[in-house]
This record gives sequence, C-alpha cells and structure tokens, in this order.
Amino acid sequence: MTFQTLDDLDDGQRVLIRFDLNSPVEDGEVQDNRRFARHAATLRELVDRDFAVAVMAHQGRPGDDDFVSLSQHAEILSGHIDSAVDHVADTYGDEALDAIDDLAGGDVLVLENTRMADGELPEEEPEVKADTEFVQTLAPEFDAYINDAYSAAHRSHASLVGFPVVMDAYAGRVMETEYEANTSIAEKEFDGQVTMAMGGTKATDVIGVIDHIGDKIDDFVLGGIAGQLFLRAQGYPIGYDVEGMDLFTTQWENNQEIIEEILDERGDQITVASDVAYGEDGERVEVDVEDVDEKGLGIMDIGTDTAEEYADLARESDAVFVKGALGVFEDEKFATGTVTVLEAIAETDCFSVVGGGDTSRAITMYGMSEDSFDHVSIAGGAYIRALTGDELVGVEVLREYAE
Ligand SMILES: Nc1ncnc2c1ncn2[C@@H]1O[C@H](COP(=O)(O)OP(=O)(O)O)[C@@H](O)[C@H]1O
Ligand SMILES: O=C(OP(=O)(O)O)[C@H](O)COP(=O)(O)O
Repeated sequence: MTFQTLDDLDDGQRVLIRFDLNSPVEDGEVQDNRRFARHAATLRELVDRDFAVAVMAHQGRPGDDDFVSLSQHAEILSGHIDSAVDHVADTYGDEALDAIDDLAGGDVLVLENTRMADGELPEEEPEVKADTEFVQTLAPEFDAYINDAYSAAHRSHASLVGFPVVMDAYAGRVMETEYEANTSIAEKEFDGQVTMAMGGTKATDVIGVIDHIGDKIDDFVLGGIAGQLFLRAQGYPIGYDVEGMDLFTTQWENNQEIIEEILDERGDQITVASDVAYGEDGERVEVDVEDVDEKGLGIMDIGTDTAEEYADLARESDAVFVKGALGVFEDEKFATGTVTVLEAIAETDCFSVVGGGDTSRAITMYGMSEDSFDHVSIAGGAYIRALTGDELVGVEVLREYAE
C-alpha cells in the first residue's frame, strides 16, 4: 500500500477522521445507506482500540435542499456501532474545541458539516488548504489525521487535503479497500464487449468519463440527466428545468460544447433513450422521444423499450460498469430503467462494477444481492476517476506526505 494505514497507527491516540456520509435526504430526513455501514466498520475498530475520535464529513452543497447539519448522521452512526456518538453544531470554533478537549479514549464526536465552515470550500491546492484557519485550528488538537472518505477523494477541500500537509496522516479501512478495488479495475483489460451505463444527476462527472476513457469502453448507454442532455444536443426538446429545479440549465451551459464534440467524435459509441417516462396524475407515462413536443417535460426515467435495449447489450458484454441511476429509482414508478439493467447485469456472467452512493442503494432496495456484482462501490465521481486513471487528490496527498 503506498500510504500509511491503521495498521501503522498505535492504539489509544486522539484522531481526526474524515468520512463521506453524504447521503440522500428525503423530506429533511437523512437516509441510512451503505456509506454509514462501511465507515462504521472503521469507527468500530477505532473505538475498540481506545482512540478518542472526532469525525469530519460533509452533507450536500450550500444552497441545496440536502445541505443539512450532521446531527442525524451522528445518530445513524451511533446505531451502526451500538455506542454513543455525540455531535456538536460547530466545526472548528470554540464550541467544537471545548467538545474536542473533553474527548477521552473510546469517545466519538461528530463535528458539524464541513461545508458550513469557512475554508472548506472552494477547491484549492492542498498547501493552500493547509494554511486555512480550519486546518490550523484543528490539527494541533490531534495526534493523527485519517482519511476514510474515498468517495469524496476527488474534491480538493480543506478536510480532505489540508491535514496531511501539516500532520501525520493515514488511510482508513474504506479508503484502503475502495482504492485497491477501483485501481485494479482501471488496470483490467477485457477481450469482449465493454459497456458503461451512466446516469444520475451529476452529468458533468459522467460526461468527463466519456471524454477520458472512450478508448476503453465500446458502448456508453445513457440515462439520468446526462442522457437527457445528449438528447437535447441531438435536437430533441428534452432536458429543461421544470418547477425551479437546476438539474439541467447549468450543466447544459457547462457541457454543451463537450457533448457536441463527443457526438462528433464518438457518436457511434453513444446510445441514448428511444423512449422516456414521466409522471402524470401520479402514474408512469411513456412516450417515444420522437413524439416529445414540449420543453420542460419532467422526464424521470428511460422507457421500457430503451431499458430492454440496454439490458440486451449488458447480456452480451464481457464487462459492464455502472455509474449513476438511469431514473429516479427511489420512486418505484421510475425504477424500470435502473432495475432492468441491474438485473440483466446480475444474471450475466460478466465482470461488473456498480458505482455511486445513491445508485448502489438500488441493488438492495429492489431485492438484488451485492454478491451478484464484482464490486459495488460507495463512490461515484471518485470511482469514475479511478476508471479513467485520473488522480484522486485526497489519495495523492496521503501518498505525497506519507512519512
Ligand atoms: N431523470 C432524472 N431526473 C432527476 N434525477 C434523476 C434522474 N435519473 C436519476 N436521477 C437521480 O440520480 C440520483 C443519483 O445521482 P448521482 O448522485 O449522480 O449518483 P450517485 O450518488 O449514485 O453517484 C438518484 O438518486 C436518482 O434519483
Ligand atoms: O456523493 C459524492 O459523490 P458521488 O455522488 O459522485 O458519489 C461525494 O460525497 C462528493 O459529493 P459532491 O459531489 O457534492 O462533492
């Protein structure tokens, strides 16, 4: 391993650990998910080894509905480790420092959402983040920093890259196992058809992949927001924001040019929906893309015909990679695309990886087993960058400053 791990750390120390507990929030309620379970295993080990632990994590982005306090996250973590987990509504101010001072061996304290604190954002070089008041205030309070947040390691934020510059830094167990799995994937070669199914809401992450690894992937089948932006680039009146959402306009403006370039250079590798689904009077309604004639239709899933087309391609593939849901699978009416493709992959003898904190929830939500896939990552954007061979700044800084 090219960075220090928990095996290199003596027991009973005061540690500041970074998790990625970024989770779906439905009607203000944080949804438990696999990220909690995976990080709880690291936390259980630290508590059993008598560490005094302060946890940093982020939730959502400023201005978004899911940008909330980590108080619920502390409760969910407590349930997973079956031990008390405190929360303080402060990240590095006096209230946080007082709570940190009171930490003893076996105690766990969750600090407030890092993105609510000055210095965390925006992305800047690790050395710049190391000089922030955020890092300079917290670092002296601990013996070591641990980064367990592989799924946020593509973000150069203070809590992810600033601390290894100024203090002893280690990889947590999630960081260790996800790095090993996802790096090995990037180095694999396949003889047969390699297919990548991409969707979700973060079209910018997804579009970057096509641009980077178009030579390794034979076919990209698209859904989610990215799929709609590619349809819009082909002239269909699809991919417009409705009811004040901002899922499309910004991402269209930021990606229109690269989408058009990709269609010019790799159009034969890109498959988009031939039919789509939307909600009307609480029901799922399907329509052929050719027949969509109104801008602003709230498209929530790929259609049944498209889902079957994508599933057939998956069945013929030697390897299938998935990132981002093909529809709003949390609503059963719009789970057809995601579930049809995942079930096809699960029943096919192929090498398969499903990535994405939200997307991987669909597996257990619809009665499938994670064992049916070669790797189910809790990372989305980070897993994609591992596939493309892009550096993960949170990993590189652990490596660069390892003693
Ligand atoms: N057509 C769509 N419109 C709005 N949201 C969508 C659509 N298709 C998929 N989604 C949403 O995308 C989310 C996952 O997106 P993203 O965060 O990019 O993936 P992940 O977190 O798995 O990496 C899912 O929660 C799903 O509800
Ligand atoms: O959920 C995450 O990324 P993912 O949606 O790509 O899995 C990470 O927590 C990063 O969150 P961000 O994309 O708001 O920086």
